[in-house]
Amino acid sequence: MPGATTTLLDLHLRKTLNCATGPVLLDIDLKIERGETVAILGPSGTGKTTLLRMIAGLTAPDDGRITAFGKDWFDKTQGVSRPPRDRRAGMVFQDYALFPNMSALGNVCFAQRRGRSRSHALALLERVGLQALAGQRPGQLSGGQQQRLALARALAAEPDVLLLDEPLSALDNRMRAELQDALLSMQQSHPTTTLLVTHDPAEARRLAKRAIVLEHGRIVADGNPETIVSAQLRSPAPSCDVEGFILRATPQQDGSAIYHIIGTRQPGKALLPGSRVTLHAPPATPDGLS
Ligand SMILES: Nc1ncnc2c1ncn2[C@@H]1O[C@H](COP(=O)(O)OP(=O)(O)OP(=O)(O)O)[C@@H](O)[C@H]1O
Repeated sequence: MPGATTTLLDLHLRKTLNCATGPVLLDIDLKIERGETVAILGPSGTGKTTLLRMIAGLTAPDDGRITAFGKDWFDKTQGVSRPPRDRRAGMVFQDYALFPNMSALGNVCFAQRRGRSRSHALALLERVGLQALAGQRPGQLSGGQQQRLALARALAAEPDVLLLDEPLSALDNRMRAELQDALLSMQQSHPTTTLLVTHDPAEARRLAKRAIVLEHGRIVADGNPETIVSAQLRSPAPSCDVEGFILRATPQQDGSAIYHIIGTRQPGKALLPGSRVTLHAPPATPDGLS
């Protein structure tokens, strides 16, 4: 349509966050195009979840405006704040927020648009590998299964904007790769504007064509995920030797690995995504034990 805007979301948002270190102003100006998938990267506690919650209408901004499809979802000066149900934004939370007394199928059916059939809901469960567990309640599912159910439920509502807050974090590698495939193929067949919070650079590169990095409440980088992740890895973020025990090593698709470490010594420096660390194996003892 001539003159039609391709901008789906136009965000100008301010909110003072009560962080452990004191108040931090979350100050976001961002335009997102229709059908775009944007990965949101950044250190813990920098406002990524709060940004998604403000778009969904679950957290009130202190000031600013959210325009979607040219309509105001929020406008502080005009006193406009549409409730979450009127925003057509589907959100997958870190804590899943499933209905505990409904079966997996019930959760998906409840979220579906009027007129959608039970078999449509079953097809969604199949897409996330849960068809055999359709009759189970969330409490009977593992964390990863609940995460997949939360994703199916968000998709069932056929939202205009999909807000994913680390939606694949509780999954093992194989399931994570499968769901990434499913998300990619869904994006190809039904492009849905998506904001994806992730701590996994490989996931950002795989699922998104654009990434933003939030630091101290502000967007400090915006562009191609490949370029942004490489720049982060090259940046002089705090580096230090790490001392402790590796609890878990999770190989990543790009050949790297995520290490979960306990008892680390971080002399005066906070580790951030992009930090360089040096792991030293302790010297072997004379009897070969370490
Ligand atoms: N409604 C609110 N009002 C004020 N501060 C808030 C509000 N909600 C969250 N915060 C604070 O904002 C900070 C950022 O939280 P948020 O969950 O958005 O960060 P995050 O970047 O998503 O972190 P993580 O990567 O660990 O999930 C936290 O210190 C939190 O306590």
